[in-house]
Amino acid sequence: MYIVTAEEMYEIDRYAIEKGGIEGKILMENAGSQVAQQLTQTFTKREKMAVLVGSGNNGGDGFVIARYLAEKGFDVTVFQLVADEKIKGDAAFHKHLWLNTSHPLYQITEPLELKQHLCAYDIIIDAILGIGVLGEIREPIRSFINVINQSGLVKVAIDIPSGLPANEGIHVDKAIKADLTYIIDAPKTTVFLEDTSRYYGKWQVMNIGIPDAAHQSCNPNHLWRKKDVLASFPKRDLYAHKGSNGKGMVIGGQALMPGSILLSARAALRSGAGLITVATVRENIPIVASQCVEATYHLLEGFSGGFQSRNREAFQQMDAIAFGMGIGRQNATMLRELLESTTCPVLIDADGLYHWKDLLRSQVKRDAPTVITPHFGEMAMLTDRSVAELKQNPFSISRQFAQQHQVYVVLKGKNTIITAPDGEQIVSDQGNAGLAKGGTGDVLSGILLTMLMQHQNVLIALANGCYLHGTSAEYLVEEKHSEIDLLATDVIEGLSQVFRTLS
Ligand SMILES: NC(=O)C1=CN([C@@H]2O[C@H](COP(=O)(O)OP(=O)(O)OC[C@H]3O[C@@H](n4cnc5c(N)ncnc54)[C@H](O)[C@@H]3O)[C@@H](O)[C@H]2O)[C@H](O)CC1
Ligand SMILES: [K+]
Repeated sequence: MYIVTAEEMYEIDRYAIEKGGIEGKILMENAGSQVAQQLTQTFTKREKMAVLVGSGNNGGDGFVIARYLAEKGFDVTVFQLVADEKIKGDAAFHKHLWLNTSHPLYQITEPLELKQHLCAYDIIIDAILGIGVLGEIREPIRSFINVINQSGLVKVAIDIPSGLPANEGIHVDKAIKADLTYIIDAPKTTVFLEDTSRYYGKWQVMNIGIPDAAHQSCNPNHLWRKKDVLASFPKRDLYAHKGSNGKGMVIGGQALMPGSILLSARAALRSGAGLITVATVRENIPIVASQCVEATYHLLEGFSGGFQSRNREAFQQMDAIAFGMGIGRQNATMLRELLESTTCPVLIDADGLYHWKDLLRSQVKRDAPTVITPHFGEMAMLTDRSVAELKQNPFSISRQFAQQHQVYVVLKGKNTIITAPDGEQIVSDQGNAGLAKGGTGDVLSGILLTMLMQHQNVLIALANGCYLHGTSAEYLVEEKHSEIDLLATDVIEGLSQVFRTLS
């Protein structure tokens, strides 16, 4: 599935119309009929529906929806919230078809008038503003939105809740707080931001027959779904041996932090790694080894004095390495040597990100892929921005940072944004609030490590890993646990069920 900005959606539309030969009127017909079909399955004929239309093509969708609902025998009324002359083009065409049905059309100019009318209805279909909204919401639409939000009725938005911008980085001035949004063709960027996602309520995407070539013409971001994982997940060879499933290493764990490295190692093994070596300090080895007997161990002696040649030899045998879980904030020299002496992917997480930030000021000689996996706080530290700024612009800040430093960025959150050094982006929206706990990041690092060992395409490996992590939490909360009691160790055990659905 694609994720689009407003500009990309218009470009996709233009391509579908000009090169695909589908008329705009037909796209509008498809959009309206698809939404109406969903509405007839979700609501009953006992519920009275008020379709509120604005001046643009979003309003045009509203006229089509109303026509289909009326044809199916639903009790539906259209309220036009703008002057007649403002309705033009395809929207005017579909308004004409609505008028031909001889059902009523009320034109409303005053907010109080709308309020009085709405008392007689159960459901509001919001087709006032779509992705064409610009700047501050003007009167009287502004007051209409207030009336709608205060109505207490069920609010169903078409494409986007009216007033909400489609793109990130725009302050939300005034917008409808929908219970449900039927998104036309592809989710818009604001579906995935903390502050704006709440306006959508539940959402569902309507396919309106836009050819895939139209989407590919503007190379939009992707939302990673099970079908993408199924299409890209490496198949196990019948004659596979531990060597062919990849060798990986987790480096971390100070004396007082054995848990992080243990979680990463166990998660990497549960994700199908052939061999995992835990590189940690002497005090941790007996603790970690007692709970992870499948791993081998490497004594990290270079902690206080930099890197030793026996460390370097061990690192060079690996297919991928994860660094930083529970490692503490000192000794940045080790990371530089690790990055410069290895040709496999290196993933940097947790305290390792603080070491890496120190390296940003100097040149690190490295050709192989580097992956960083910050949460919002760590990304704010790395980019010298506030968390608030980052939450408003996570896509553009991640992209700019990944391109500038030529790294893969996994920005962890409810919606995890994965960015490649060339700017390509994938969102993983799996998971739940049960993951908002200590240790789940260490588990993700372990899963990603194994994915990196087994897939040539780093971006896809990372997207698959995020899917596994989030889906494990979803299954566990559906069947066994709750978001309250779910622990990072449970997420490791839940992986078995996710893998069974992939084979
Ligand atoms: N995606 C598709 O393939 C299709 C989408 N459809 C629908 O079309 C809208 C986008 O239509 P557009 O006409 O470009 O924009 P709007 O409907 O949002 O209307 C713009 C209109 O609104 C007024 N306006 C803009 N800003 C403000 C403001 N701040 N305050 C008050 N009023 C404002 C102004 O008059 C503008 O001209 C998309 O979302 C889909 O719903 C097609 O139906 C099918 C194909
Ligand atoms: K809308």
